[in-house]
Amino acid sequence: MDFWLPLFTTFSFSLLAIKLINPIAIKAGLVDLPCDRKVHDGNIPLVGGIAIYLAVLTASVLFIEHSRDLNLYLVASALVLFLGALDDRYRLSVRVRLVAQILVSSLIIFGTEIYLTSLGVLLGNIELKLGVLGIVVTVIAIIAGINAINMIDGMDGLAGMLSLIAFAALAFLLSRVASAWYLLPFLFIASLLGYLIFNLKRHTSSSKIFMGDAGNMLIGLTLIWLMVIGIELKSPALKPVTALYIIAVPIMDMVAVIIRRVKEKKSPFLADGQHLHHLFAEFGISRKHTLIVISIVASILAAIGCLAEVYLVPEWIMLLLFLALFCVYAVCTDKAWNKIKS
Ligand SMILES: CC(=O)N[C@H]1[C@@H](OP(=O)(O)OP(=O)(O)OC/C=C(\C)CC/C=C(/C)CC/C=C(/C)CC/C=C(/C)CC/C=C(\C)CC/C=C(/C)CC/C=C(/C)CC/C=C(/C)CC/C=C(\C)CC/C=C(\C)CCC=C(C)C)O[C@H](CO)[C@@H](O)[C@@H]1O
Ligand SMILES: O=c1ccn([C@@H]2O[C@H](COP(=O)(O)O)[C@@H](O)[C@H]2O)c(=O)[nH]1
Ligand SMILES: [Mg+2]
Repeated sequence: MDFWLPLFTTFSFSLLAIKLINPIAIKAGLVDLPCDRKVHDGNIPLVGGIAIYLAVLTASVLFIEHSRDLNLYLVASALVLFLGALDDRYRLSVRVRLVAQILVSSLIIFGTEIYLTSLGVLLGNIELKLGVLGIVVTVIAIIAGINAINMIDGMDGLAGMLSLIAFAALAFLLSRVASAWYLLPFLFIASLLGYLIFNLKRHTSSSKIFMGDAGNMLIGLTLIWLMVIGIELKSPALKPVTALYIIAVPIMDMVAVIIRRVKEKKSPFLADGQHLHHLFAEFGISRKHTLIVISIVASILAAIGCLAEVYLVPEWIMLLLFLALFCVYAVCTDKAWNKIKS
C-alpha cells in the first residue's frame, strides 16, 4: 500500500505548522507555566496538538477520499481540540470538560450511527451483545480514552510515544482488512514524529513544545474512534478486547490511579503526582530511561494484541490475561508507592 507520500507530506506539514503557530501561541498566552505540580522549567508553548491536527487535516484533504463519516470525525476532533485549547489557556472546570466530552462523543455516535454493538465472545460461546446500551458504553470508552491519554501526558515524549505505538498497531490492523480508514493512523504517526522532534528538546531550548490537553484529547478521541470503527467493520479489524492491549499502559495507569484515589478517600478527578511516570521519577530513574522502558512495555502489549488477532486467540483468554496483567501492575505500583511514602 502506498503510504510513503502521505507520511512524508504530513510529517513536513507538522514541522511547518509547529514553526508557524509557535510565535502566535506565545503571544496568545497558550503556554505552560511552571508550578508545584509541574516538572518543567520555563514557559513552554502548548502548540503540539494544534499542529498535529492541522497537519492531519490538510493531509486528509489531499490523500483520503472524504465521506460523511470522515467529515463528522474531523468536526468532532476539531471540537475536542478547541475544548482542550480552551482548557490549556483558561483551565476549565471538570464538569464543563466532562459535559463537553459527552456532547462531542454523542455527536460522532449519532451522526455516524456507529457505536459498539458487542463486547465480544467472552463467556464460552456467548457473545456479550450490547444493543442500545452500546451507545452508553461507547461514550464511556471515548471519555476513558481521552482522559487516559491526558493523564499519561506528564513527561517529555511519553504521550507522544504511547500514542504513536497505538496508532502503529491500528495502522497494521486496519490495513489487514483494507479499511478506508487505514490511512488516518499513518497520518497521525507522521505528525507525531514531527511533534516528538520538538517535544524531546531540552527544557532550556526555545523551540521545545508540549501537545497540551488539546493534543492529548484529540489523540484520545481519535484512538478510541478508530478502535470503534475497526471493531464495527463488516469484516472486523479487531475485537473489543484487543483495544485494551493497544492502549494498555494509559488505561492501566488511569484505572490504578482512580482506585488509589478512591481508596485514599480523595476525588478521582483531582490531579496528583501518582501516575506511572511519577513513580519512575520517585525511584530516581531518568526521564530518558523511563520513556524507553514504558515504550518497550507498551510495544510488547500492543504486539501481543495484534498477534492475538492474527492467530485468532479466543477473546476470553485475552481478557483474562489482560485482567491478570492489570492486577500485577496495580499490586506492584501500590507496593512501590507505599514504600516511597513510608
Ligand atoms: C485528574 C487527573 O488525573 N489529572 C492528571 C492530568 O492532569 P491535567 O491537568 O492534564 O488534567 P486535570 O487534572 O485538569 O483533569 C482532567 C480530568 C478530568 C476532566 C476529569 C476526568 C477524570 C476521570 C478520572 C474520568 C475518567 C472517566 C472514565 C469514564 C473512566 C471510567 C473508569 C473505569 C474504571 C472504566 C474502565 C474503562 C473502560 C470503559 C474500559 C475500556 C476503555 C477503553 C478506552 C478501551 C478501549 C476502547 C474501545 C473502543 C473498545 C472496547 C470497549 C471496551 C469497553 C473494552 C472491552 C471490554 C471488555 C472486553 C470487558 C470489560 C473489561 C473491562 C471493563 C476492563 C477494565 C480495565 C481494566 C481493569 C484496566 O495529568 C497530569 C500529568 O500526568 C497528572 O499529574 C494529573 O494527575
Ligand atoms: O511532554 C510533556 C508533557 C507534560 N509535561 C509535564 O506534565 C505537566 C502536565 O500538565 P497538565 O497541566 O497536568 O496537563 C506539564 O505541565 C509538564 O510539567 C512534560 O514535562 N512534558
Ligand atoms: Mg494534561
